[in-house]
Amino acid sequence: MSKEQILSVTGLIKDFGEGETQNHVLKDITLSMAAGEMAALLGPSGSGKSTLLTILGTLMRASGGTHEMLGVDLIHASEAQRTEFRSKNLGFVFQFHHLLPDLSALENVMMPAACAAGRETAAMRDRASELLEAVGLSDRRDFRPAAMSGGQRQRVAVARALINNPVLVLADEPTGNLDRESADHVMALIRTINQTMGSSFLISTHDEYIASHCPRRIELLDGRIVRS
Ligand SMILES: Nc1ncnc2c1ncn2[C@@H]1O[C@H](COP(=O)(O)OP(=O)(O)OP(=O)(O)O)[C@@H](O)[C@H]1O
Repeated sequence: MSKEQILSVTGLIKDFGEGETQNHVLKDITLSMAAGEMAALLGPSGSGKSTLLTILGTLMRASGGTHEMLGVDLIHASEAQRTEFRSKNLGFVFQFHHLLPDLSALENVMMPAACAAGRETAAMRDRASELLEAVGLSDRRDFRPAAMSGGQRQRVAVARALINNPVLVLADEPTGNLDRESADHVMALIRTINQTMGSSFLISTHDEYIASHCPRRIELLDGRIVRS
């Protein structure tokens, strides 16, 4: 039996600007993802990877087409519905870790859950501890970001993306700021988490080697999917 489909996008377009200066950045994107998939989103600089991830992450709306996730029509949903959907179902990892400098690793990992609930709970703390263990950083739980290496900070960012048990994690060049060895470690870790916890991952990169860690590859060129 085929795996449950979690994401379906058809004929999606994104334009910036108007009139003569209009820029057609995404053109007729059709894409679906199944539960538990891990895919690389490959393409040269300017091909539209970040724009597509930002739309799939409900941080920006498409200009046209359809965008459904878990049966929810995200093109026509209200901003409040999109925000609630995002905090329940999506996780994010960015090129730069964006950890809060005055918080410990554990507190950073807890932050999205504490923000969503409006308070911290013992269960959140336990879950954050488990996630730090999963990314191999139990011994760094009380360290602030400045006391960790780039790779360690990015592993904390991966743990933070998982705190709300997202169905899909969107990662925009998550290893773009790391040396090859640290990048390898982060990608191997993401693959293990993908296999053990079941969250799907869509990871943008322009690096073939990084993409080779992913069982599926989706290639963008000039705003169109040329291979999926
Ligand atoms: N807010 C915006 N307004 C106008 N044009 C934009 C905006 N955001 C992105 N673009 C344009 O959309 C195109 C795709 O940009 P995008 O950042 O999605 O590409 P990318 O594949 O992620 O590139 P990179 O690998 O360099 O990050 C570029 O030509 C960019 O200038």
